[in-house]
Amino acid sequence: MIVLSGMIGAGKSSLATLVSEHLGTKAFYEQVDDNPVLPLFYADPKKYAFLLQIYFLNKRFASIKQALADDNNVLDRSIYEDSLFFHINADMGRATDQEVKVYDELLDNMMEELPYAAHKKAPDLLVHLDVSYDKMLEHIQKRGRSYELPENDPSLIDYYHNLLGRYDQWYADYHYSPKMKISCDEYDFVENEHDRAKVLKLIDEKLKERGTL
Ligand SMILES: Nc1ncnc2c1ncn2[C@@H]1O[C@H](COP(=O)(O)OP(=O)(O)OP(=O)(O)O)[C@@H](O)[C@H]1O
Ligand SMILES: Nc1nc(=O)c2ncn([C@H]3C[C@H](O)[C@@H](CO)O3)c2[nH]1
Repeated sequence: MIVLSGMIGAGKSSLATLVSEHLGTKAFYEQVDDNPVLPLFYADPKKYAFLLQIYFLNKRFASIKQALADDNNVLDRSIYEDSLFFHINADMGRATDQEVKVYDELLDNMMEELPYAAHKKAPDLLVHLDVSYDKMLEHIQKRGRSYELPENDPSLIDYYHNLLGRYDQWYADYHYSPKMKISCDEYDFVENEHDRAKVLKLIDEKLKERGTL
């Protein structure tokens, strides 16, 4: 299983499609447009942060179990980032200490079940998409989900800076599998064919090193 990570709008879903098509495997996407809790969360984060987190955790767990069924399936966000998102929201006063405790214990408990689900626990490779604030905003604006647009809710600027500011440390601390970073400011794998080929080649090389290609 290949897992992608990175900020909102970095390009994970786009790259998940490209990589899975390239390898002839399946992509598993985060549930967004048909997620009933996401718009509630953006409208009232304090009220819905915990519910959204449980929603994502449940869906992510189901996707991981399916993705582990064959080699080199691609997951468009890691379960490890869900926890990062929640802790940042908690630090912003959107979850109580008790909610954080329940979430952390539930996550630990669920992670212990993963090896039994498919005899292995960690992804084969993490591909992290690094993105600047400006580039991320460009993507968010291009996609146009109204609840993600800072012009509709200026408090999102702080939220996005908080998330982005914690990702470097999150990536440095990630130790569950081999990992690699791709800069979305340097490589435009959506619109530029040459960049796309280069990014796919970098991922192929890493998978060969790992022995899974
Ligand atoms: N390199 C790129 N060049 C141009 N547009 C891009 C690029 N990468 C992503 N986009 C566009 O930015 C938007 C967000 O991309 P995508 O949905 O793949 O991001 P994501 O990381 O999966 O986001 P989220 O975390 O919110 O699910 C889409 O409209 C996509 O077409
Ligand atoms: N609060 C919160 N916790 C998560 O674990 C999480 N994972 C994704 N998201 C939000 C970001 C995008 O708007 C949208 C698509 O990634 O969903 C999250 N929000």
